[in-house]
Amino acid sequence: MAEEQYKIKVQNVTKEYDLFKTQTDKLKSFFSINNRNVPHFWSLMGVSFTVKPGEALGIIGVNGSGKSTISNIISGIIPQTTGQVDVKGDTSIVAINSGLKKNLTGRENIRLKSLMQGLTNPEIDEMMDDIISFADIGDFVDQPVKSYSSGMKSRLGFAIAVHIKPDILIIDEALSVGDDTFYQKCVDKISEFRKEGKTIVFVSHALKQVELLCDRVAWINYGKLKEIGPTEAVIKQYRQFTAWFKKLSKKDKKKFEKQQKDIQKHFDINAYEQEVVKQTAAEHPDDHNVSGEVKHRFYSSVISEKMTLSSKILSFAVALAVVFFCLVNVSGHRISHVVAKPASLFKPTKVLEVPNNRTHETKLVYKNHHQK
Ligand SMILES: Nc1ncnc2c1ncn2[C@@H]1O[C@H](COP(=O)(O)OP(=O)(O)OP(=O)(O)O)[C@@H](O)[C@H]1O
Repeated sequence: MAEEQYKIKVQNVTKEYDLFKTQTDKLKSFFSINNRNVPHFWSLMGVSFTVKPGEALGIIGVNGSGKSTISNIISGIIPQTTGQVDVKGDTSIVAINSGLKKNLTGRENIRLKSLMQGLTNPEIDEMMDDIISFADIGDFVDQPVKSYSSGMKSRLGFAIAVHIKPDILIIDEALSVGDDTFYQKCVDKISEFRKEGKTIVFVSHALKQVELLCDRVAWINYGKLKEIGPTEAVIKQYRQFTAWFKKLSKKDKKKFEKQQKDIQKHFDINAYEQEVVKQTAAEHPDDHNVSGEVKHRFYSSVISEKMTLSSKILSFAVALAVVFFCLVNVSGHRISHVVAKPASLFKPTKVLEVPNNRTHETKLVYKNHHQK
C-alpha cells in the first residue's frame, strides 16, 4: 500500500486545561495527591486530520472552538494532552500575540526569530532590509515591540515569517488587524508561497479570505472536528450553522453554548480511547493488538505538563535536601554531627578564638578538634 503523503498529521489530539480560580488553588493542586477537585476543560476532544504537501488548509469555527489551540500545537508552542502530531519540516507561525518579545525592538525581534529558525547572522543581515521594507513600520522598527499597535505587530510578525522561508506557514488571525494595503501584500505573498509548493495553515474568521486562499477547510466546533473537505462545501455548511445560531433567541443561544461547554468540561478521555479502539478494531479486524497500538498513539509522544505523584514526591525530597544542606552550611556543623544530633542544626557553632601563634594547618586541626 502506498504511504500516505502528508506535511502535517494530527491524530486523536486532545488538549486539557485546568481551570484554577486563583494562584493559591494552583499551589494547592501541586501538593494534593489527585486533582479531582480542580475543574477541567477540554479545549480539543480528539481531533484528527492531515495536511498534504503544498496544500492550504483553512481552519474555521466560532470563538473559543479550539482553532488557536490546534495551530499552537502544530507549531510546537504548546503540547497536546494526548495524541500524535507529526510535522514534516520547519513551521513558522504568525499570530497577533505570539512570537514577538515585547521588550526587544522590531529589529532585535527580526534577528532573534531568524536565529531561532536556524539562520546565520550574515544571512539575517542580507534579509534585514527586505523584512523591514515589507513590514513598513517606519522608525518604529527601532522601538520596543510593546509600543506597537496590533496592526504593527501583525505586520512585523508576518514579514519575519514569510522571509525566513519555512516549509509550513501557519497564520492565526494575523491578517484581520492589518489595513487593506497590507492585507493585499500578505495575500500576494501567500499566493507566492502556494506557487512555491509550500504548505499553509490559515486560521481565520474571515470566510472571504479563507475562500480566496484555501484548498480545503477544517471546521472545528467546540473542541471537535465537525467537518473537513473542499472549501466551498465546508464553508456552506458553516454558514448554515451560523445562520441557524443567529436566529436563536438570546436565551437559547446561551443554553446552546452552555451545553457545548459542559460537554467539554465532562469529556472522558478513557471512554474516548475505548471508542477509538472499537473503531480501529472494526476497520482492521485482523489486527490483534489494536488496544496497545491505540494506547501508544494516545500517549507515546506526549510530554505531560502535569506532575505525577512520584515526580511530586521526588521534587519535594530534592527541595528538602537543598534546604537541609543550606541549614547545615549556615550552622557551621558537619553533616555527621547534625545527623547524630538534629537539634544542633539550630544552634550555631561557637566562634573559636584560635591562638595567633599557630600555622594555617594547625589552626584547622585546632578548630576541628574543638568543634567535636
Ligand atoms: N490557558 C488556558 N487555560 C484555560 N482555558 C484555555 C486556555 N487557553 C485556551 N483556553 C480555552 O480553550 C478554548 C479554545 O481556545 P482557542 O483560543 O483555541 O479558541 P479559538 O477557536 O482560537 O477562539 P477565537 O476565535 O476566539 O480566537 C476556549 O474555550 C478557551 O477559553
